[in-house]
Amino acid sequence: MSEDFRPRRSVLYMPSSNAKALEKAKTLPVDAIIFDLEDAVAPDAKAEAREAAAAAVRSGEYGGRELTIRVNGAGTEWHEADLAAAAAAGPDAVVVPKVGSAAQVRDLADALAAAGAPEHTKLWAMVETPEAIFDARELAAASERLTVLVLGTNDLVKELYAEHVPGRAPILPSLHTVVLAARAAGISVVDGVYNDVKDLDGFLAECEQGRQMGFDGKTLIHPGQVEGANTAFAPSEKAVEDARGILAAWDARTTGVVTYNGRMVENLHVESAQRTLAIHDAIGSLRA
Ligand SMILES: CC(C)(COP(=O)(O)OP(=O)(O)OC[C@H]1O[C@@H](n2cnc3c(N)ncnc32)[C@H](O)[C@@H]1OP(=O)(O)O)[C@@H](O)C(=O)NCCC(=O)NCCSC(=O)C[C@H](O)C(=O)O
Ligand SMILES: [Mg+2]
Repeated sequence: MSEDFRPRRSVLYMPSSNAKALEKAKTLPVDAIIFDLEDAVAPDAKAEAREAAAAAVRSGEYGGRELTIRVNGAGTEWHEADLAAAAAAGPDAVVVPKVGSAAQVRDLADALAAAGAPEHTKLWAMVETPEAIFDARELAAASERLTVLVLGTNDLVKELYAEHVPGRAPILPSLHTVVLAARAAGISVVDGVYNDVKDLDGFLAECEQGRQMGFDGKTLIHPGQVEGANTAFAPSEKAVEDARGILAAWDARTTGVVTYNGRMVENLHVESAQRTLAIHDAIGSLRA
């Protein structure tokens, strides 16, 4: 199992048909961008959005941000042209919505290779249907090209006939299942969006919950959500200080178990502390 510490605290969607948003994103401290061709783009704007997304990826104007293109789903009239254009542009990843099975992941990886996508163009699968939740473990491990699972909580709530409520009780089993699947496969996992762009408190509570559950970050829909996600999904100063303290206590040990601030420290805590510091360093080197 390999782990990739590329920070994905803030993953911002934007309609690729929105020239203002494409421009604005160059100035935002987001870890990743999803140039959307799917839900945020009207049918009559799909072709223009496809060209704009490919041009944005090729522009070299987005600094070190991870750039991805969300294509329309398999089976739609736009899917093949989207995939071909994305493969040719060579973003960091192609995001595919409503992926339903491990077999579909393999088909998508084959299709990207057949379209000539460069090796560095990975596949991100959106998990947002009951089928995908039930197949999550196999789906997450289906291809080396698949590096990230992205929750689509709007579609999931719709498919379940559930409701969006504070605390997200109706979808917690699904969220946990997807985090488990990603961790078992050693890949990243990013939480769904918070729809009310004016409710910062509700958004921050959901970020906190997502981090506690193990998500690497959150998908976002508005610039006002970026800072909160970056803070929530970065190790806090206290977490970094504790991680350093744990490693120092461990290095100075004379037995197999030591304590740090009165708490037991074993090898597993040392591994967690090393991971915290690796994430902290990766975030630090983003804007260095
Ligand atoms: C939600 C919005 C429609 C709100 O837009 P708007 O009214 O323009 O917001 P503001 O006036 O507050 O915008 C201020 C400035 O910020 C820019 N902006 C806004 N949104 C973005 C963005 N996403 N990326 C970059 N820049 C953005 C505005 O242009 C203003 O710029 P300036 O005037 O120069 O200061 C809008 O935020 C929006 O369209 N958001 C994205 C919606 C989207 O992508 N939806 C699809 C993805 S969500 C999804 O599908 C999830 C999943 O599949 C599921 O099932 O859950
Ligand atoms: Mg969706």
